[in-house]
Amino acid sequence: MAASPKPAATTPAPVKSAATKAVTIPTLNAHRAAGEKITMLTCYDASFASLMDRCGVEMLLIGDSLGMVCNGHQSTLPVTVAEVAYHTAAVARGTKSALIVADLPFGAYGTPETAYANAVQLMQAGAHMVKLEGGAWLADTVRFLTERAIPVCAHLGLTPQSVHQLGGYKVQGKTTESAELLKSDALKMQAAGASVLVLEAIPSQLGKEVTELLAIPTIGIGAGPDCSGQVLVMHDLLGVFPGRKARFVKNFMDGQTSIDAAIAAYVAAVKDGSFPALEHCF
Ligand SMILES: Nc1nc(=O)c2c([nH]1)NC[C@@H]1CN(c3ccc(C(=O)N[C@@H](CCC(=O)O)C(=O)O)cc3)CN21
Ligand SMILES: CC(C)C(=O)C(=O)O
Ligand SMILES: [Mg+2]
Repeated sequence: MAASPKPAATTPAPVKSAATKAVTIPTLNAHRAAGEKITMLTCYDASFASLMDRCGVEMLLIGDSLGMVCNGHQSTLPVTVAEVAYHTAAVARGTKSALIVADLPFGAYGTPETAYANAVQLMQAGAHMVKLEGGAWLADTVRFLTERAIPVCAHLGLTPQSVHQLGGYKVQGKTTESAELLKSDALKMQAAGASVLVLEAIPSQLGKEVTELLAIPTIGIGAGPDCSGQVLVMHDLLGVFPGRKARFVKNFMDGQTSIDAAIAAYVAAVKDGSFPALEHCF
């Protein structure tokens, strides 16, 4: 039997199109709960921000990778808070929906107080969340920020700001001990109030285990297909970074005739689980 037609509402409900609805922390949690993969890309300017936003990329990261991909440095260490803030403001002007995450660069979060002062700069530039690299030693800092209304994304595994301590950009968490330490760090970040966790260059099995261990969404870059979402550096996705290509990188321009199509293909591949494939994983 056909249902009787609904009576016309006197006040129509506002139309919320996917393109204009803001992505928030509850959105990310709902995606995780529903098993819908979260899409994230790095972004450094307003034009690309607008394009990514229209393609439905849910999170835009003003990564300190900007020092390497925009400015040609050999590492992320020379990047300053002022530089990240400048690019964050540009990205914020270009977006309508995406959740904007800004990296706290090297040297910007040595104490909870300095982390707070620098995170305020990034939030006032337009970030909705800040990201910092490291585990247990940062628990007090993460608590300090989240208690003061600054959402935090933690970053574990290959933490590029520690490149000189790690001895290069190497896969992390390969031994039982280092895998257990990473899990304990992940739990500490969550307990301290982190809303999201980025996992970089770790074995897929560890990415899966950390994701299952936590309640917050995980975003992987070389951390396997079982994270709650994926992130890539936009220059890698477009095949324009001249440096050495990490295993987790896929050039989404292959087979495409426009940047829009490449970004749309990335979003589709993350959503349908075809990226990352085995060849992109450790
Ligand atoms: N363009 C760009 N893409 C990135 O992903 C990125 C940056 N820049 N700059 C900051 C860091 C540096 N990153 C890197 C750089 C290289 C590898 C890399 O080549 N890794 C080896 C692992 C070798 C091993 O331990 O087995 C690989 O084969 O992928 C990984 C991450 C990630 N971040
Ligand atoms: C690689 C991502 C996660 C990052 O931190 C950056 O782009 O700086
Ligand atoms: Mg970074």
